[in-house]
Amino acid sequence: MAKIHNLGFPRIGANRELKFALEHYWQHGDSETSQRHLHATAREIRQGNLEIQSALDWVPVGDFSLYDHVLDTSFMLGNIPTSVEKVASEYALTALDAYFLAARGQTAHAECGCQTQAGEMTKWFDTNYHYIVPQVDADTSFALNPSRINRDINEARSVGAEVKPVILGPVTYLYLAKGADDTTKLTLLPKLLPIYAQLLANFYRHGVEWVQVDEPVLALDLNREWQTALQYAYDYLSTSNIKLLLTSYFSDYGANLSIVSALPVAGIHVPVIDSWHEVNAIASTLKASQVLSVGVIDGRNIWKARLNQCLEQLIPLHQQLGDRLWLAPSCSLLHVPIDVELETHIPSGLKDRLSFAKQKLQELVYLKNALNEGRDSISTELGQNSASQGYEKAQSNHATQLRDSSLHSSLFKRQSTFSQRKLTQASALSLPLFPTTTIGSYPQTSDIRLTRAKFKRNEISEHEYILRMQDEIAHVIDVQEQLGLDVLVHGEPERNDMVEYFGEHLEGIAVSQFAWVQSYGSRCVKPPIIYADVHRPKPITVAWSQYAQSLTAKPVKGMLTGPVTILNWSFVRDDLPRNKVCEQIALAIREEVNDLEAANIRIIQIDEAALRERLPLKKHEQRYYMQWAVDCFLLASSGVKDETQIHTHMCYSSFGEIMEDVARMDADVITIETARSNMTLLDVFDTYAYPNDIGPGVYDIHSPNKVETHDMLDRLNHACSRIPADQLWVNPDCGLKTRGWDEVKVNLRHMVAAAKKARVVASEH
Ligand SMILES: CN1c2c(nc(N)[nH]c2=O)NC[C@@H]1CNc1ccc(C(=O)N[C@@H](CCC(=O)N[C@@H](CCC(=O)N[C@@H](CCC(=O)O)C(=O)O)C(=O)O)C(=O)O)cc1
Ligand SMILES: N[C@@H](CCS)C(=O)O
Ligand SMILES: [Zn+2]
Repeated sequence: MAKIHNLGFPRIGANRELKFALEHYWQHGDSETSQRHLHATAREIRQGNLEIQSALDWVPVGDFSLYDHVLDTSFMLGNIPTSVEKVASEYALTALDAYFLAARGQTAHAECGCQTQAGEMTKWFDTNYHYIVPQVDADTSFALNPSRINRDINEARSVGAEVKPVILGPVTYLYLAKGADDTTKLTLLPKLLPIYAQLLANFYRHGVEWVQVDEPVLALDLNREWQTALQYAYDYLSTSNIKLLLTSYFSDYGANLSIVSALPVAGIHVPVIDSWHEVNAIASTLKASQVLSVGVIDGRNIWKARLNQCLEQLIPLHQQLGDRLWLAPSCSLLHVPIDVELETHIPSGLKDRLSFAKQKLQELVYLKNALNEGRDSISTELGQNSASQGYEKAQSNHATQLRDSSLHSSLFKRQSTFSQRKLTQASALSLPLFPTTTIGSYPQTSDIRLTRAKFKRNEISEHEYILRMQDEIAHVIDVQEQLGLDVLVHGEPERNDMVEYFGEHLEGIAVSQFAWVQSYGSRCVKPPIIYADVHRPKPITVAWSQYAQSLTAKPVKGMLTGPVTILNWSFVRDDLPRNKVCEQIALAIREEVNDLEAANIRIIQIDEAALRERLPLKKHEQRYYMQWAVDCFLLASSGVKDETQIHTHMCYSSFGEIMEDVARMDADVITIETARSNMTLLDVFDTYAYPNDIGPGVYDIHSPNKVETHDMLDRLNHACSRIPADQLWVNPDCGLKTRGWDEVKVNLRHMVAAAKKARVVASEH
């Protein structure tokens, strides 16, 4: 009898209950009620998740997190940053507040004045989820604290669930850690493994049979040292009485396959994606006692599974393995929304094709029933499933496809070289040395969001909505003028999100009402759904930019999201290669860029925050991706005159290996995130002379902390030591939409002051 299980479930709640409880707690942390409310909300979400997953043979526990599962792992292993421990003991913080201090650099008790640097946050592999990076050094020691996961086991048991604790494996934990080189990190493994052994012993005492150990580094190209570390780790842990199910996701095992097949674990999970060959390879070498978990349901996209095709592959496997065949989503369902049934505005033809977390688990039930009881037992469901495929073909817009196929190479190139353009732009714009700017968004206050919500509910007219947004734009322009910034922005008040907004205005893309996916902590996004050919029916941003520019003599940047980012932060149709979908979006953005230029917008920023994010995890696939991704950016951005300055922006990118591709984008100015990672991203400029202008972020916008002028000046000086001063811009790491006005004004005042001091120093040399 085949069995079904899940690797992890979204934790934000179907109505983002966790988000609201967290933000309430952070604002009112001094009140016991808000803490009780936070814990009660979290418990309700966990219980709801257990209920949704009740048809599974094994339910994941320990996957729930108040902020981030990697940070939870650090706390469970007793690896808490020294600065956090120090502040926590000085101010006698509760465990909960120490946890949020590590995550956000601040506790809920603002008046206690305790703060530290927020934990560094980075992308979870190739997803739009961000984790808090563990910090280690040669002296790091570990001590087990399993209270959180024990609580979750007990809770799940009390409702009769068959539990399977989920933990992040020791090798991935160290691999992702920062603060030490690989050799040092590997010397920590012998110290870490006894803690994992204690954890497994703790599970055994709780009567646990199976534990899911996530080692997603197995999706990467691993060198010999890390492969050996995996062998060493799992040899060590094999003496425990617990059965380990080893999982990896987001890509196949590739060159790690033979290592994985030989590990002494009780079960192996294979994320199917395109790797049925790996499923069959592992099945053929599986020991008689081992289980094979097949990640047959796509945990990264929202299309219904092709159940008949899955069964073709699964039936022979089931005949071979019987109850040693387990079925699962390819990865944790953290990366998809919870329930498509909540959606009332998605056209029914499209909605029929969609499957969110809840529906994906139902698909597992269908597959299990078909395997255990025969296909006929689900003949109705199979018929409905087949009927819902193929909608996208009917939706294709032939005209766009024709246009795609005739792209000429001249569309991918600016008219002149960067050095020529730089001269032309210098005389057109007359900017000082170290020009100051911001990344685009200004605080999205609850007033702005409420106004948008009212407009969507038809409670205010479009005319009133526009007037209110214009008021906000006027305010944002005024603040920037007062602060003395050089290149202004309109502040993006009219945008719910930098990607969803464009999804709302482009044809071929649908947006949802409730399909939230966690991005980090309490922050969520609703990725648009690209289901047909994309095109732009009319200008999207031009009127807002024109309005903002009409209020000031300083240049206001036009603000667009780039094609690669729109693609990477959306759910994408699977009947067309991603590069072709991206080209369609690039053509639409190109039209917008050209219209902005025609409306006298002299600087246009095309954000490519997610360019690096979907870089394939395997090195041999990266070149091809970068080639078409950069081409799409060029297609979107190259249609302008020399004097129009093109900016781009990227956040959380580690640029090391993609610097030449970034240079090939040929943006006149790129702003990047560097402050949150303590300027370590700038190391690449020691060995690579980036040719165009660049603004390394001088302060981290993810933390509510205020930053002093001298700290920003230090960072600017650090940048100056690596990059010629006349190439440098001064800006924050990223947009300011998540921040409050008080912090924004203080920090930007300090930023402008830092730039002015740097100008004085430069003029003295
Ligand atoms: C820059 N980043 C982005 C990423 N991905 C994106 N798709 N967008 C990004 O900007 N990835 C990397 C980084 C960091 N990630 C994020 C992700 C999300 C946020 C963020 O601030 N999200 C908001 C939600 C934004 C949104 O869509 N808001 C809507 C709906 C607002 C709402 O809840 N309205 C209420 C009513 C209003 C009220 O009472 O307040 C309702 O409808 O009930 C909107 O503005 O209209 C979040 O809050 O999570 C930041 C960085
Ligand atoms: N222009 C966007 C970029 C975020 S990555 C913003 O400022 O929010
Ligand atoms: Zn950004």
